[in-house]
Amino acid sequence: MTDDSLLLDVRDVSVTFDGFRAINNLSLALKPGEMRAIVGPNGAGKTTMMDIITGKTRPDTGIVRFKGRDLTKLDEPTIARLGIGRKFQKPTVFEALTVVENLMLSLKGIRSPFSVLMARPTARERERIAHLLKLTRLEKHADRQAGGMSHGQKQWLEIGMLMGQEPDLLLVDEPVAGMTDAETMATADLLREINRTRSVVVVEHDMDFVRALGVTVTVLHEGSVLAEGPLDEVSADPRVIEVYLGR
Ligand SMILES: Nc1ncnc2c1ncn2[C@@H]1O[C@H](COP(=O)(O)OP(=O)(O)OP(=O)(O)O)[C@@H](O)[C@H]1O
Repeated sequence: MTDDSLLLDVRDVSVTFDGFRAINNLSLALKPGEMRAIVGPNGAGKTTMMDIITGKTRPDTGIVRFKGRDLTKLDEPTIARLGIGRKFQKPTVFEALTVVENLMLSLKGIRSPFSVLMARPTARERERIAHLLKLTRLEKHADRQAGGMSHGQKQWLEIGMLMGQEPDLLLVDEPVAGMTDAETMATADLLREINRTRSVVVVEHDMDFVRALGVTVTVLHEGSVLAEGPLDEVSADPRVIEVYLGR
């Protein structure tokens, strides 16, 4: 049985690498429009879970559905086209290009990279770029080379590039690692703004950031869901305390 009212339905999924069960009967359900924070100690299976959703890793058993479609037989580009965008931990912007050029390249649509750099943007493209610059608060940096920006600005640019693809669901891996406290809080604001129109799954260790998001938290441990609920509730759960402190 699957629930078609869910945006993302990961059910009883297991993955074994060389006899080691990295994901063990994991279930995760996301409603349309929801943002979820995923936390868990190193090796809990957070990255592997993202790999399963994006088609990079195939589950041995279980169900993975997005908008009612079975993802387990689709390849990564097809899953991306269905509306799942992923941001990896390290920023991978085009350092030699400007902020605007990076955003132009990211736009969902018909342009080839060559035409982006050679031709003038259309009115519609200019409108979309202006929206992304405003969203990421990079308006003042529009014509700067991406390589010269701070780590935090590069992360925001890449989140803007992800939004250029217009995904329904954004998967964001440890966005605030290496950021200052102010950048961390600005990133929480950015994701909350994005969540007004998109669903988001964000993996993050930084608890101040997770608190600022104010969303349901799923705690992973040894490839399974250990606890799920508001941050205050899960962080008071003795099993969660044991996992984080008892080693
Ligand atoms: N391709 C692979 N081959 C073998 N083992 C793997 C592979 N990928 C992940 N693992 C193992 O699976 C477990 C889960 O790893 P995963 O990277 O998903 O955890 P994580 O929660 O993302 O950890 P971290 O917070 O350190 O990024 C770990 O024990 C890891 O060593």
